[in-house]
Amino acid sequence: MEDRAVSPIIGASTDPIVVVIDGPAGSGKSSVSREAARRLGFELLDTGAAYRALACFAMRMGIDLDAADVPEQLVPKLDEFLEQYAIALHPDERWVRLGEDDITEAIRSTELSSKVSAVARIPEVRATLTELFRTLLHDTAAPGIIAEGRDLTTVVAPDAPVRLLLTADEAVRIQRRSSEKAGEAAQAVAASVIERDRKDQQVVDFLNPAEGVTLVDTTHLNFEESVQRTIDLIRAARPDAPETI
Ligand SMILES: Nc1ncnc2c1ncn2[C@@H]1O[C@H](COP(=O)(O)OP(=O)(O)OP(=O)(O)O)[C@@H](O)[C@H]1O
Ligand SMILES: Nc1ccn([C@@H]2O[C@H](COP(=O)(O)O)[C@@H](O)[C@H]2O)c(=O)n1
Repeated sequence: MEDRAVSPIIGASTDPIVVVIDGPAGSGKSSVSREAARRLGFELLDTGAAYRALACFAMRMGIDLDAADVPEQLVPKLDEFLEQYAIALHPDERWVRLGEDDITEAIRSTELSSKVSAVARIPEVRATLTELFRTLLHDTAAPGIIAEGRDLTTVVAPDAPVRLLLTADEAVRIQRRSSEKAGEAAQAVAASVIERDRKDQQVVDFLNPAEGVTLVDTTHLNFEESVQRTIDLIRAARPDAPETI
């Protein structure tokens, strides 16, 4: 990615509206954020895709993500990764690339999902990707941008005007994920959601809302209700948000 200057996100009314959403696996962050962004005419930044793409990049370089020396092997390659990484920010587009390679589907595999936490726990990786996300948020050309992940409300953009923690009971999240992965054994899907959350929780707290962060529990909300609640909260914080389409 092109190297651009980073400056703090400021919530003044003439600035693009920055919305950040965190939450555990399967809580609906990506799908709800995408639909809310689509309706508001905002951009969408899927931050998990960058961590997934980096895990994919590491595996392609022959780095064993189960080994103890992952930081020593991967950190010197971060600039090379940034040069190759690209992601769609328009909510109607859905692609992730490493150079010329489209890795949109590859980064969603069960194997890669089980390895990504090994990359995400490296402090230098988090610092590098945080800078990248701040730059993308700052440089948005849309009236607003919704970014979703694990540490957006607390680390990447703690000063964003709209900060939400989207969650749902674990059993509900597993059920939602299982419905998507119809070909996979329900127990394996459940184990993968639980294990990834357990590892990710060691690095960042995305189960408890930080001060000023609004909790949105979607356990008893359907998808449409979750999207509407998200848009209502954005509008409550920023009445100047565009009309939905
Ligand atoms: N409120 C809801 N009611 C029913 N299904 C939902 C709801 N929100 C999301 N879903 C569905 O749950 C599944 C998981 O959602 P999604 O992929 O957006 O979660 P996520 O939080 O981004 O997960 P991950 O962090 O693992 O990428 C999707 O199939 C989505 O359509
Ligand atoms: N802000 C973030 C976003 C993601 N991660 C790590 O990436 C993994 C994949 O995220 P998805 O949202 O695509 O499921 C996730 O399990 C985390 O390890 C992160 O650390 N911080």
